[in-house]
Amino acid sequence: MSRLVVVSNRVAAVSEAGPAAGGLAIGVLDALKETGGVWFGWSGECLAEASDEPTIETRGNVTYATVSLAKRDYDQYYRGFSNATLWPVFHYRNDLARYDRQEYAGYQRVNRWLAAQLKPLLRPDDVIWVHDYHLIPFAAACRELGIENPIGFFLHIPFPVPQILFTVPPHAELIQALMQYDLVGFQTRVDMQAFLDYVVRAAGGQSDGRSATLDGRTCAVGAFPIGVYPDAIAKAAKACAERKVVRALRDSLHGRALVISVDRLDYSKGLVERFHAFEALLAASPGLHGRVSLLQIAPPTRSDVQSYQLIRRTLEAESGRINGRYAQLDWTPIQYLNRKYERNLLMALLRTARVGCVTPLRDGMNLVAKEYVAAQDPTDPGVLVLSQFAGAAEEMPGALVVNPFNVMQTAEAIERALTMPLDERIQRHASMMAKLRESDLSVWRDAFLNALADAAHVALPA
Ligand SMILES: O=P(O)(O)OC[C@H]1O[C@H](O[C@H]2O[C@H](CO)[C@@H](O)[C@H](O)[C@H]2O)[C@H](O)[C@@H](O)[C@@H]1O
Ligand SMILES: O=c1ccn([C@@H]2O[C@H](COP(=O)(O)OP(=O)(O)O)[C@@H](O)[C@H]2O)c(=O)[nH]1
Repeated sequence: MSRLVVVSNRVAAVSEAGPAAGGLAIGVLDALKETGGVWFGWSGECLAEASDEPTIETRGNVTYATVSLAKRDYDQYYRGFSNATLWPVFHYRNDLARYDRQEYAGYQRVNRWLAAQLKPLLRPDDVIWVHDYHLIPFAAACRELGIENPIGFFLHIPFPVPQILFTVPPHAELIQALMQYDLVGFQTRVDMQAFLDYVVRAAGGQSDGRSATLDGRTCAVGAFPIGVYPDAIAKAAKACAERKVVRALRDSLHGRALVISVDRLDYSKGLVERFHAFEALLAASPGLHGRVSLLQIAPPTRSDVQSYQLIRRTLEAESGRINGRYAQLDWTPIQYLNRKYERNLLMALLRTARVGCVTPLRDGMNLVAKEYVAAQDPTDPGVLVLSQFAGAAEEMPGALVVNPFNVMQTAEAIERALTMPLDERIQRHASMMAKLRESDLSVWRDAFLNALADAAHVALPA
């Protein structure tokens, strides 16, 4: 029976003191708990010297193998090429990207080093599932070391169209590196198509829509939208509804409607535009003054990258300005919190809100959109206002879909959500819950692993 080995930069040793929560670690943890296996990646620690070998820790049926990075590796591989080059470009923010040849060399070096650290832990029949943009060259590094196991790659973030990808100087090498996987998976068909457009139109390869061939090498491709476990979320949201913090939030509202947003403090999440939309709503509807509040939970992330420092300052200024303009003695329009909440508690906070406002400028999936829907009381559900540029938009038929760059449209959608009749809310919520159940997290995992087993002609991991 084969064993599943997951490789990702971020490993959910998810202690409350750890970094800002992100969807990859949360999704992979839930998915891996059921199959069991090994999870290999970065410990989140950055030391003067990199680890000599992985630290192994077993919890339940999952063995965690983590390595610490040397400061120079962290700077070049994580902070540099991954998060100051690939992340902005893949989110269509070339204006925020920089390219540094040394950082790219560090990115490749760390990928080779990680592959060498993993090699002694591998068994011949292991199936390796690599996650995300930090690890594009990982399969090539494994193959150089003689590792012959099936290797699949899943990209959690958007894949840009060729004209955008061209702005990353080593774009051709990145594509060649992706081609070394047996299967490359994307969140949406749009992302997959962008990859195939590069292979076929820009690089002169071929595709039949299910695989790509370039320079004699073929890899399978597919779209595998990541899901959640909606019923477990509903249960957690209900169970935590009477916790002290949640009661305190409800009491503080004094019957006002709550609009909630939860995002890592990232420029891709559209926070500035959302604040402006809320301001536009208040400007257009004086009747709402004192009757609606926006709660923005935004745990800081990657705060040593310059563009993240800038967005943080901008948001502090904008929330202050809007509150200064509209606040009353007993009402603050925007509650802006730079802290993270434990996930079950967060689900109860989502349930408290009449509107979930999820309006990223670009997002691979956005699990919060799915969680907001799952957390609602089905007899009196809130309404999801969702960006057309979140991967989740392909699967949320009952959401009010907006263009986040269109501030007035977002403001109008929030107002429509606030005034939507109960029967329409129930019907929209039910249609989305059905979809969430139909394509839950196990469907994502099993569809990917089935496709990988097919592509590599091996048996599925147990
Ligand atoms: O590890 P960090 O640098 O602290 O960042 C957190 C994670 O952010 C990104 O998450 C993505 O994955 C989600 C689940 O598939 C998806 O819903 C979301 O749209 C993505 O942005 C990133 O891709 C992860 O690698 C990070 O760990
Ligand atoms: O204070 C927080 C903020 C976020 N999250 C979780 O972090 C994940 C964020 O994933 P998403 O796909 O929305 O975005 P990402 O941060 O991965 O880009 C979701 O599961 C949230 O419930 C959390 O547990 N506590």
